[in-house]
Amino acid sequence: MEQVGLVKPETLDGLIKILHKIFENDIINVEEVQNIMEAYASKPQEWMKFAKFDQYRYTRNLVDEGNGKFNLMILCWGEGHGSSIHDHTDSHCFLKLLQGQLKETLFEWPDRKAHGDMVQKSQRILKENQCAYINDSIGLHRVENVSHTECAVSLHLYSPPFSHCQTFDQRTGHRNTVRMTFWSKFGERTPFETIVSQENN
Ligand SMILES: N[C@@H](CS(=O)O)C(=O)O
Ligand SMILES: [Fe+2]
Repeated sequence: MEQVGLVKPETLDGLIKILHKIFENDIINVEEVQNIMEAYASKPQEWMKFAKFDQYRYTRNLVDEGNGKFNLMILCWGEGHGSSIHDHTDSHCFLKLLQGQLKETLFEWPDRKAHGDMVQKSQRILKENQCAYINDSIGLHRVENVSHTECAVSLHLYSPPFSHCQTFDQRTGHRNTVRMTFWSKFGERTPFETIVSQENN
């Protein structure tokens, strides 16, 4: 497949421009997107305006709507913050570390009839500038900032965009559908009225 993006993005804006170009095509080369996102060397001054933290849980901050093809967002993880175990609603999920580290634990999909502990497949530490990838055929994951002293910031690309996902109880495998909300959009705090629930974190 032809790759538009073998150039190294020099800035976050440059990366976004390249992503727009790549996603004009309906067929996505996962490795190409992963390589491009990894090639961007994180510079805090470029993403600082999107990085808004909450004391209690990780926040999701919308950066770009990708012409309807993808959502690009910055997630801010305080010390000890983590997600539930969840799926990605049949979308591609790219996750790049902009600052700090995150632990990703991969799980198998639970059998709808089984009731025991969920099966853990693997675990890894994602380091600054690394870009991970997951989709529902790979499995489910939990992402955590296990540090007690450092916060973490990550850049996520979801394609196609989605607003709901399923969360899973590690002990029973039981699932719930939850709505995912934005703490801010384009650098502006989301008005309080529109926040109904934020249950994945
Ligand atoms: N997929 C999660 C974040 S993750 O790092 O698992 C979300 O979009 O909130
Ligand atoms: Fe996720």
